[in-house]
Amino acid sequence: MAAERDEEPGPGPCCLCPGTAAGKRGMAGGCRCSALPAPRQGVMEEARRRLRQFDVGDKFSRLPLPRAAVLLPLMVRGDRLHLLLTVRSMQLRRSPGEVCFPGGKSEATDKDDVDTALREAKEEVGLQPEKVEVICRLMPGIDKMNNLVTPVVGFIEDTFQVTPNPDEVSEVFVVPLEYFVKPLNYKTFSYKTTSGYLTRIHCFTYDDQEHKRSFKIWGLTAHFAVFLALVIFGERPAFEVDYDLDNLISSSEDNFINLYASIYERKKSNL
Ligand SMILES: CC(C)(COP(=O)(O)O)[C@@H](O)C(=O)NCCC(=O)NCCSC(=O)CC(=O)O
Ligand SMILES: Nc1ncnc2c1ncn2[C@@H]1O[C@H](COP(=O)(O)O)[C@@H](OP(=O)(O)O)[C@H]1O
Ligand SMILES: [Mg+2]
Repeated sequence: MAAERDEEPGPGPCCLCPGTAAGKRGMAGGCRCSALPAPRQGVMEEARRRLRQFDVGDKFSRLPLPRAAVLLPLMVRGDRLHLLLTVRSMQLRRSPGEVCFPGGKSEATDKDDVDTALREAKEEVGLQPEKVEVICRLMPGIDKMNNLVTPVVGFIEDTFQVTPNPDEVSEVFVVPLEYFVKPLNYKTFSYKTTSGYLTRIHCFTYDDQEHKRSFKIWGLTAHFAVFLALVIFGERPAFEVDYDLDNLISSSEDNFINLYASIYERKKSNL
């Protein structure tokens, strides 16, 4: 899969380096931390480089849809990238028991989607915003309530001790990022949204050795995890995806625009 843009960003501060502008907004530059072992630095630096090519920034911030944001928390364990995920509490009105990323709806006090994702991650799993090295915002998705959901990607420390808020989160677990391109247990199905948009749903079952149990990751959450893995690994996955893998940036944007247009058209016809 060829990258469409290839700018080499300069190095910058890292959330893991004591004494640097740790985790500050917009400070997601290359890591200067000589304390980290070389393979780990390499993995993180390559991921940063690729992710920055896919940063959408504020591009979709003016679309007239209610907003939400999720944090895609990446960490390096044993020189491999992993993603942290949560299981929603059974008490929640919406999507109880489903696997999702830390996140939620935008509030009036949030400056932008990065603020929303970091605020929600703090509320839900006790992750302090300054412990996150924010890298980029990826192409948004639209959930079943027609919220525009922006995935914010950030590095967190692998030593992070979660404190799940039991009102919102019942479990927290981590999955190797490669699982979202080379899964052991995967199913897919087609789904037509209420606006008539035909989409592919990915459904992963992940057997977590640490928790001795299986988690089902599907729908919007799986959509974001797959896209993240495609961006970072630049490899063809073991299953079909709705992207042109040689033009991942433009095809992901086309998919989003088509989905958005289907909702917009339906809204107009209901007026
Ligand atoms: C981030 C949300 C969209 C809003 O957060 P909040 O409910 O206010 O805490 C969150 O609801 C979310 O991440 N939803 C997706 C959960 C998910 O992926 N469930 C699995 C399948 S159902 C699905 O993907 C369709 C959907 O929920 O829109
Ligand atoms: N029973 C419950 N206890 C605590 N919080 C709840 C809840 N039901 C919903 N919420 C939270 O209230 C907000 C709105 O929920 P809903 O969409 O179901 O109306 C969501 O927060 P966030 O968006 O901050 O994550 C959700 O997590
Ligand atoms: Mg939430």
